[in-house]
Amino acid sequence: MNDKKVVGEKAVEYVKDGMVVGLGTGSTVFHTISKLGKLVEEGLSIKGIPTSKQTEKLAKEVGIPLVMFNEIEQIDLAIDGADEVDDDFNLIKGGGGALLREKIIAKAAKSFIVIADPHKRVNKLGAFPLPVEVVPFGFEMTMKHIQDLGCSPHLRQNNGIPFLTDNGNYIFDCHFPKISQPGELEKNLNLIPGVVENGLFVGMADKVITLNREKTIIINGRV
Ligand SMILES: O=C(CO)[C@H](O)[C@H](O)COP(=O)(O)O
Repeated sequence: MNDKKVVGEKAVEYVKDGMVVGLGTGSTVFHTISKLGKLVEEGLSIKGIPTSKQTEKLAKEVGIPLVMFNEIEQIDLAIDGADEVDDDFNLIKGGGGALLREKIIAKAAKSFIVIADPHKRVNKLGAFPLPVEVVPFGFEMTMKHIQDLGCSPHLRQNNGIPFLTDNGNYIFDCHFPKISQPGELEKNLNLIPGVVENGLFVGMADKVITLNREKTIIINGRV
């Protein structure tokens, strides 16, 4: 049984005809997007708005019509994966480096559904290093300020070359000990000059679709 496929495809049930759908990034939402592509082929009429270039490519491949922000009034629903989900549905995201566009789209959506295989569920956030997107200019200084908040940041690299986000920025993966006040940390990180956004999504998820130990689908939500 592929846990990511099960939760990813379950989320499709919330997509209705005529909706504008925020399409997340990663290997879980891959299954959502692939299934949506099949439904579009069978006549479902939706428009997608992608959270990354990678997702844009996938959505085009599977035949989901895409829109830009200037063409829409609102996003009805956003569906995305997560790297960690705590008991209050707060998230760490950005393992794939798409956290900024993901947060813009989740914030703009009337409803935000998170799909998470059981390994993503935690009591408290922090085992997964928190991704923080920073502008390249002066990143060495930005790093020191992030460090002052109590973590050890590592510049994300591929073969010794800094990883670049779709926005042309760098990512620091920040090892904090357990994150007990995610809302405060989210705000404090974003107050640092040079920080563009961080991967804490606090109070944003409306529903979390996951699996329990028996591999039954569990849907928890605020609404
Ligand atoms: O935040 C993300 C990308 O920036 C992803 O949603 C997160 O990394 C989960 O990915 P996956 O579904 O592949 O486990």
